[in-house]
Amino acid sequence: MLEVKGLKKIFTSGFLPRTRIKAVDDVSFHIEKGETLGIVGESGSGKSTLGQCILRLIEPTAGKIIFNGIELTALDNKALNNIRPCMQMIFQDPDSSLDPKMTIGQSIAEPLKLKGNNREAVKSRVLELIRQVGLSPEHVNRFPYQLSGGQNQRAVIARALALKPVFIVADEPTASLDISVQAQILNLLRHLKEKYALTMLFISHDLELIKHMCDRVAVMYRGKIVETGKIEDIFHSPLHPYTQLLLAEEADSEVNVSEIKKTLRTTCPYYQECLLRSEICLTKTPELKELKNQLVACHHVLEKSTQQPYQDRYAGKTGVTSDQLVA
Ligand SMILES: Nc1ncnc2c1ncn2[C@@H]1O[C@H](COP(=O)(O)OP(=O)(O)OP(=O)(O)O)[C@@H](O)[C@H]1O
Repeated sequence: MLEVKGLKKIFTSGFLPRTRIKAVDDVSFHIEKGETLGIVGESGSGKSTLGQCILRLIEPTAGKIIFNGIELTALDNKALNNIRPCMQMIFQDPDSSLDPKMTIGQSIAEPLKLKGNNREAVKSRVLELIRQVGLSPEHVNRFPYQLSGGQNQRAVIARALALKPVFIVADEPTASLDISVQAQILNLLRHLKEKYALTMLFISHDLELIKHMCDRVAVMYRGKIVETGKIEDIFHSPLHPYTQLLLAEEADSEVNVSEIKKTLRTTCPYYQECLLRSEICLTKTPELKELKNQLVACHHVLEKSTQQPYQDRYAGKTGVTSDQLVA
């Protein structure tokens, strides 16, 4: 369904000196039809940029995106607009996704009208979508400020589904909602995904959400994928030291992984924080390679055949016992 090859996005800003930020750095992966791939990583690791590059809401600097056999990165705007209805994005904040001057019904109707549907067809489809996302007809004529955050996010989902997409990028779709509403929206997404056999890229910094929503996960660090594999494999036996630390952080909230020291750039993006680093990490960029059931980019993990279980390695650092981590 979707193949991403060597994707890069470099942002430049300022004058003399110009700053270059490698937000996405040579990322490759695929997503099968009907599958949900999670992208996890801390703030600034490039998750949102990756999601937006895939839909070409941001132009990638290099690389290829192939969707159902069509190379999106080679399309002009007209051809891209023809394909856009098949691919939709759900953003984190429903308030900035919905036009405050439009009613919920008008927002959901907008893509249908742009596609040339007549008035009656638009009206009945809007009502159908409203029902599918768990809103009621009385919400159609309300403005976003007259609904709760969760209801607005339901409306955003309804609009995203209006043109019957097959691929959805959901970028932290519950991050701005109350905890009590988050589960409802996640369950709605899961239900709709199954009902319409949607393929999904699900972006989150929260491993628990990724576990709940995804079939596979790719772990991003400083613009690169450092490890990818099935949910059960990554959660049971993470190979990359950064994945291990993320999981250890989940087990012990006192470890703050996001305290990243930002200065040193080396060949391995995780070098500065890594407990296992050595000479080779400074001289040779680790590439994603197959090990056990995962793909992992770490010289140490790949070169050492016998691994100390990650729980033991991190137990000292996090102050919890390996038994607690396994539990
Ligand atoms: N338009 C832009 N111009 C310059 N730099 C940008 C731009 N957008 C993002 N960046 C930078 O690119 C890097 C990746 O940002 P991105 O928003 O993709 O990360 P993220 O993992 O989604 O973070 P978060 O979880 O906080 O949303 C960051 O260093 C960010 O500051």
